[in-house]
Amino acid sequence: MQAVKRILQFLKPYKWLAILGPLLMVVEVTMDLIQPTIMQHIIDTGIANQDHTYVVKMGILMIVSALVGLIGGVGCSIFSAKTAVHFATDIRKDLFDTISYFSSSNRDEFGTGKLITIMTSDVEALQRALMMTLKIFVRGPLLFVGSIVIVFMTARQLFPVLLIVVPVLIICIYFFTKLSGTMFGKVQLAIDAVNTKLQENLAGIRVIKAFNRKRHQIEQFTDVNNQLTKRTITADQVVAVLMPLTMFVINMGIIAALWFGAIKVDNGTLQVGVILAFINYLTIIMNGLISSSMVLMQIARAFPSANRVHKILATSIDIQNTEKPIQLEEVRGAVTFRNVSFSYSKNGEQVLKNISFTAHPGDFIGIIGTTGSGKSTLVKMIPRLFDVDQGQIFIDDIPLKHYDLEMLRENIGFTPQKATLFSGSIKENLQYGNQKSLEKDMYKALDAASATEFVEKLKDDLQHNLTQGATNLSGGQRQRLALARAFIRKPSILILDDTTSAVDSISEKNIQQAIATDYQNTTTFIVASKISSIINANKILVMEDGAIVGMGTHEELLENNKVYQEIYDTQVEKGGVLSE
Ligand SMILES: Nc1ncnc2c1ncn2[C@@H]1O[C@H](COP(=O)(O)OP(=O)(O)OP(=O)(O)O)[C@@H](O)[C@H]1O
Repeated sequence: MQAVKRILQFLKPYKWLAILGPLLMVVEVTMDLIQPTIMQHIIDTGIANQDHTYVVKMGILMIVSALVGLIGGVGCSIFSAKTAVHFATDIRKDLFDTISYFSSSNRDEFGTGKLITIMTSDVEALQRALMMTLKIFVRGPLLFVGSIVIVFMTARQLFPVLLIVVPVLIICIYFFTKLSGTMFGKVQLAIDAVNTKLQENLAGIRVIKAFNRKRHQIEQFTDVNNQLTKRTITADQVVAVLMPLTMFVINMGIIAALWFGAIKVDNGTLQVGVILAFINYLTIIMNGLISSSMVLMQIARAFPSANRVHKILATSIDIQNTEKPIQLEEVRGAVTFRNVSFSYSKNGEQVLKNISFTAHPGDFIGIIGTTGSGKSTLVKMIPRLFDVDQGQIFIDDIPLKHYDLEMLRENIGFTPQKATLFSGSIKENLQYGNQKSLEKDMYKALDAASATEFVEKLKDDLQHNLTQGATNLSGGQRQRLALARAFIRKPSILILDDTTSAVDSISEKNIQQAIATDYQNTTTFIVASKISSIINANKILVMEDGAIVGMGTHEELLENNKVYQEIYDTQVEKGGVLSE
């Protein structure tokens, strides 16, 4: 219920539109309801007494009421659609804002596929439910109640037929609405599965091709797709049975009305027009009941969606500013880790174990170690992509958590292991690093990242457009641009997480040279798999199984650290270190 309350808050700015829509629907329904009565009068008074003037008068009244009904109906549709669309747009915007502030663990908790499904299909379900509620929810019950009242007032002789037909209709509709609610709930879950599979496949299309797993993926997708088809057909069948069944009940009602009506007309106690009006009202009652049940079904389907949307909106962001965050003019870049431990899941295995080291401003810190030893995790702690579980991290002797997050990250140039670029021009991607940067700054950063040559070769230079995921660049080109984006920030702390793995060794040397000269006051952390990338570091951290097992310069470690020696020996054997 809390979720529904929260979601309904989004309706507040459009409350007048949301009131106007159903009000106009009342106009349409009123006009619909008086039509059969006008017709009854035309037959029983106008035609029966051969009164042409009366017939024409009533005919005009019928046309006018139909036109007024039309205006009401169109107005209701316009206002309801407007309300529902704005309502959904605002929810999507709030969801996007919330997700933008998500920490990495917040995002991992939901998973990308689910987040996309919630932002699209769940919001759409809410939009549809609101639209139908505004348009039809008023119409259905009004038609139903209005018709019953009119029949009671004008065709009381046939009212007993209603007393049998209406309860039977209500039972049928109740049963089918409940059943289809369950069915459509299952359809929504199947849509989730299809979306997740689709998203996974699109993101990993190259891997799928490279591993020749197309057929396997197609089989998996076919499975979830067939499941969706099966569930949708079953749900649609339930809805499809409802209509003929209610028509059957109505037809039985019509037969009964004609039967008893004919007897009463014969007795002279009933007029023919009353029977015709009664039949019309019977159909209206059925329509009213069916459309109300359709809305109820949509609302029932929207409840789980409201819960899922609310779950995102109510997520407490686990990495936030403290109450009075510190803003500094300048960060010098001294980084200290003091007994830092961390695990990704609360009770899971520790990925960082009791990490302690100090980096002075301008230091070059190299980090090397076995796969999965925690190197990336360690550097992710510095811009607070994750928060430590135990111990503390300091920058310029101030605890990390005391800094204003935005200010902290503005002073850090971070290049993650996977060079993520955005669709748009190269220029826009570089401006991501520094909004205010001029073209000369961009070329300087590109120079430092050994990227100028390839960018200048492109037809549009800085305006060259990158596709989604920058798939129109090579892996090495992507890495260089990601590096340039970090350089352009002119950060106090630079973090490169294995970002030169796809860069040739000459370019890598140039990049190292540029860092040493242009960024000599910047504290630089380089995570590397090759010793050659960090051989000149002031301090190298050797990691194994989440712990620092060696710390020192290249020469010191070669002399006294077994793990480092092993890495060195393996790379020398392969010619990796000697060739540099
Ligand atoms: N988002 C995450 N959620 C849960 N576990 C994670 C997550 N990221 C990494 N891990 C786990 O944490 C451990 C350390 O990972 P990390 O990426 O820090 O290692 P690494 O030393 O950088 O590895 P590599 O050299 O292969 O890049 C691994 O066991 C990994 O499975």
